[in-house]
Amino acid sequence: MTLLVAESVTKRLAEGVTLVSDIDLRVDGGEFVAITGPSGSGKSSLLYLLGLLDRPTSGRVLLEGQDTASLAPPALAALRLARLGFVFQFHFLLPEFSALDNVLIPIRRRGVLKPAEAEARAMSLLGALGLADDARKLPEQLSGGMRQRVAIARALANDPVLLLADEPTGNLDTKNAAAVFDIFARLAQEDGRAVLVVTHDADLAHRATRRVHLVDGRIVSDERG
Ligand SMILES: Nc1ncnc2c1ncn2[C@@H]1O[C@H](COP(=O)(O)OP(=O)(O)OP(=O)(O)O)[C@@H](O)[C@H]1O
Repeated sequence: MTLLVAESVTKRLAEGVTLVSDIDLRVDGGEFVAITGPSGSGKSSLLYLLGLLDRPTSGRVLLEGQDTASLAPPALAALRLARLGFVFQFHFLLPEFSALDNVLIPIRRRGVLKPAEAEARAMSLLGALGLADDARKLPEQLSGGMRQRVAIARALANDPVLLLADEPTGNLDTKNAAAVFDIFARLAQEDGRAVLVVTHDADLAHRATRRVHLVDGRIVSDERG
């Protein structure tokens, strides 16, 4: 099933700088897509556009068939909270909250689950990421790899159809980076989500099922396998 469509997406800044040009992309559930390219090629800009954190100056982005161009900021925020999950290079966990409470924040903000259900869901996500015994710990008590796994659990809190990650392994060693990519592969394959990951690491990109390569803000290759 097609989850995400970008049609001729272009982003230009007022100063005449073009971040991405004429991006056409279709992503199905179950795909694990690495967005690769040299520094400054527009990878993060494209991820922000596809993640509805930024709007194109022309072209459009459809999520689950819905054209997002006409949505006002509150509707876009609600859509992101319900359907998308984000992971960044820095974990952005709240330092004074436990791993469990960090994962509970987006669940509570969405407000669909009762408190006991919310906690059970957060615990189950942490358990699936190998953190069952660490749920009550503060971020400072966890290793870098563990913190990033908490950030992934938080991104999954509301069961998103699309997970977007911007250099999520940039602060991790090789072993933890590979573990994060294995988690993404599993999330796409077993849960039918789409996972989009920006990386400049070619070895890690080969763990994805598809590689979209950008140069100067344009897709120059789109390779599966
Ligand atoms: N708000 C902005 N104003 C001016 N230039 C910008 C802005 N945002 C991005 N750029 C420039 O646009 C280009 C694309 O940036 P982007 O961060 O998307 O690339 P990237 O491929 O993710 O790079 P990196 O791998 O270094 O993170 C870069 O040359 C960047 O400096």
